Amino acid sequence: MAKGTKIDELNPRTTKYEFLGPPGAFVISIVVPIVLYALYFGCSEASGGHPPSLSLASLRENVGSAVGSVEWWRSLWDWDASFAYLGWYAFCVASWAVLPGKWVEGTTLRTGGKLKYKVNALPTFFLAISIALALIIRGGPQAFTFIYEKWVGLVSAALLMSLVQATACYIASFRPGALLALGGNSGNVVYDWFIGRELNPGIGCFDISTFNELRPSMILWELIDISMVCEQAVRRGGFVNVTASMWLVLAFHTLYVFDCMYNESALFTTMDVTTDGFGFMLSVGDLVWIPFTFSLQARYLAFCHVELGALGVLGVITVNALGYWIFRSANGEKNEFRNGRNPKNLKYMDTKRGTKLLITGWWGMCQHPNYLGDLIMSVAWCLPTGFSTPITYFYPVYFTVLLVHRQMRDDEACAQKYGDDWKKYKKLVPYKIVPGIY
Ligand SMILES: NC(=O)C1=CN([C@@H]2O[C@H](COP(=O)(O)OP(=O)(O)OC[C@H]3O[C@@H](n4cnc5c(N)ncnc54)[C@H](OP(=O)(O)O)[C@@H]3O)[C@@H](O)[C@H]2O)C=CC1
Ligand SMILES: CC(C)=CCC[C@@H](C)[C@H]1CC=C2C3=C(CC[C@@]21C)[C@@]1(C)CC[C@H](O)C(C)(C)[C@@H]1CC3
Repeated sequence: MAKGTKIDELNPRTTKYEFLGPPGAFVISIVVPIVLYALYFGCSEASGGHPPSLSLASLRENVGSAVGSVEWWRSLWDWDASFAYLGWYAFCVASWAVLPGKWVEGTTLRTGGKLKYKVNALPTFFLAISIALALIIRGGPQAFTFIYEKWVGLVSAALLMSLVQATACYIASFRPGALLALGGNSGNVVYDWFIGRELNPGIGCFDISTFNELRPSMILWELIDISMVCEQAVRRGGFVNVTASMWLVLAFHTLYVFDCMYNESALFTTMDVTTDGFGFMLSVGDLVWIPFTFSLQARYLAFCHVELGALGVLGVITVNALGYWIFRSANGEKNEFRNGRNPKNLKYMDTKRGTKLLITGWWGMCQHPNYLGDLIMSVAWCLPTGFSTPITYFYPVYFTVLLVHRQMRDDEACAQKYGDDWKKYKKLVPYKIVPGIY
């Protein structure tokens, strides 16, 4: 911290709301848990994967009768699932503490300091998968169908964990010396609790935000997928009878999670870490939204056994390969460039800020080519579920909304960072995500 700068000078009041301010934060905080349960009850074996019709009579019969009964509410909580989730979270923390990993510096904070992060998500991923596979090899697929069976209870446990963490971090942010997020210090309790008041909450060198964003979230997503494969294997008499559609969804998700673990350091420069506080948006996003909505296609295929055929398999693999190629090469170009390397001799523009902006290659085609690749992959993940229900296409719909909103937030951030140079860049690269379209 610059000499004489008081922490309060570094924590100015938030003057600008996002997400439609306190009302928006309140509504999202209520709607997200409702959507989480709705995606289960609307896409379950009982419903055959089909959402109930939205007619008033149907909603009154299907939803009203359930929500009105005490038994239904009791069914949302399961002590076995809660202890299992607590054990899972403890496993992630213990792995972070015990498994080897290099310490990497994050970006420079307003205090002038830098946080250090332990990079060992990949070993944690391998350890978790190894334990799951050992259980399956020892006990067969039925040894790992627990997650399928206890789904609702696990969602409730993860939801409670996200509420506890968001509230604990909010309360802790009032301690002296806490560095607050520039957008999370509005003074409105609901808004600051949702968006995150403290920038990088942690306990000692344990950073809660980056830990949650990769380990209990993305790796649990992978374990859920494996449990869905096991459930289908039990129903179909063994892994040899598991459908190609299920194997493809598992493979695509595994590639994405592995990529994220392998490129763990890329997380430390994202807006979620450098700008956003850790509040309910990120706690529920990390702990509940990622594992339990990103695995929707696998859960559907556990009870709806979609046969793709050779052409279908080829087509789906092609779409995912295209998406991953764009996603990986675009992120790779920027990450290399930001680390001082330019092996493709890409053209760039200098800026008053000092950091250069690529104007050829993927980042000369649009402002977020990585988003385009991610979106194409999100569609590829749904195609194996076929077209008999729209609900398994929830992810690309949600994801489009998230990434367009994220592009708008990043556009504002870059306008702040680069001033007129950002306007100049946008004249050179006018399209945001889809070249020629948006
Ligand atoms: N699966 C999911 O739910 C989600 C996935 N993602 C994925 O995470 C990845 C990262 O996305 P995100 O965190 O939004 O950040 P981005 O990777 O899009 O990076 C945006 C930052 O990159 C820098 N930048 C912008 N333009 C250029 C340029 N022309 N040349 C060099 N640097 C540039 C700027 O930062 P600066 O100049 O300060 O370095 C800008 O703030 C993406 O692949 C996205 O798809 C993201 C959110 C959710
Ligand atoms: C509906 C709701 C509660 C939304 C919250 C948003 C979160 C789900 C997303 C905000 C930013 C995210 C990132 C990833 C996953 C989704 C969330 C948490 C991410 C971990 C996915 C993998 C990427 O490689 C990434 C590490 C760059 C990325 C970081 C941002």
